[in-house]
Amino acid sequence: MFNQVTIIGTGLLGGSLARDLKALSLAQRVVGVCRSDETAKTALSQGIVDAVLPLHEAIVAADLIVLATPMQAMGSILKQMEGRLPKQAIVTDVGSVKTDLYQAIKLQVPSMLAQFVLAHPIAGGENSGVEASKLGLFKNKHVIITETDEVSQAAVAKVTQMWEKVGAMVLAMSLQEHDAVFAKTSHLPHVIAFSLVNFLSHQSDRERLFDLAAAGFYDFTRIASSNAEMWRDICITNRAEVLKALDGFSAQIEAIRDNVASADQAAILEYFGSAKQARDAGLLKRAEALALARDTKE
Ligand SMILES: NC(=O)c1ccc[n+]([C@@H]2O[C@H](COP(=O)([O-])OP(=O)(O)OC[C@H]3O[C@@H](n4cnc5c(N)ncnc54)[C@H](O)[C@@H]3O)[C@@H](O)[C@H]2O)c1
Ligand SMILES: O=C(O)C(=O)C[C@]1(C(=O)O)C=C[C@@H](O)C=C1
Repeated sequence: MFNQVTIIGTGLLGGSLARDLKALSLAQRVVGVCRSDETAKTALSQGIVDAVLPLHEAIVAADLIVLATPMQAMGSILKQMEGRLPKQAIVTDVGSVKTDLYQAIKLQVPSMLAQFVLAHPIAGGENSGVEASKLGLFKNKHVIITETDEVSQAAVAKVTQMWEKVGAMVLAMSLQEHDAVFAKTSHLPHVIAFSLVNFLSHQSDRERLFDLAAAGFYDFTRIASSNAEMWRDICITNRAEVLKALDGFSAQIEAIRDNVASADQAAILEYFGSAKQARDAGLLKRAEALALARDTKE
């Protein structure tokens, strides 16, 4: 499918894509661009990539270039690629925020817009780095492609085909809808999980609290083990939507706080009951239907 795919940032997402591309023979050669020597060594010794090269050398012969670094590193990478991009190359990314990246491309390297397919796999986990990468990470997961006015349809088709070949289901969305949706479903829950862990860890009896924490706390806070740099970058680059989501959530916390403060039994019951109903009949039912649809596709 590709002669050479260059992956800039061979961490959880980039490393996992590299593994799939090689395992499924979708690229004759996978080249990595790594920030640290340690990552480069692991990526090479585990056969995740065929070569590790400096950025300028890595992109010369690429027909697909994938940006898989934290969001705020992408701007300087774009600048370094300016004027050096091979004509035939498609560029894509796996970043969690789309409008900010689109604006950066438009501002810094508008000539790249036709070649750039903005994409976001809704797959990952709380562990980061090349060691956490794995085969099949994207199987049965959504990948959102946020099409722009400028992008070539042939490039979109090629990137769509790649994600489908690694088992993902591709959906199209506008940049704005993407950032608003994932601020609520992904960015907000991560901020809340980080805050909850900090709330406990700032208590004087934190050791006792952590010793006694039960399954509910572990379930709720798994994602607070996620990479701090990645989540800083997401909050900064999707600031407006993250703030809206935080404000909406704060209003919910205020509401339940008032109900508890006034010992309003009916209101508390209604508050918890409606959330349970929404999760069981809404969220879980949809997840089951989606899983069924995925199974029948296989
Ligand atoms: N982790 C998830 O669950 C998840 C899911 C979907 C999308 N994403 C997005 O994917 C991207 C990568 O996330 P990840 O979880 O793979 O992170 P990661 O920390 O596992 O990997 C990022 C890699 O990029 C490298 N890097 C950083 N700056 C670089 C630079 N200038 N040049 C080359 N390499 C550089 C890091 O050393 C690291 O190896 C982020 O933009 C993130 O928002 C993450
Ligand atoms: O599964 C997880 O742990 C994740 O955090 C993955 C997750 C999410 O579901 O919020 C995180 C960030 C993304 O951009 C997409 C997916």
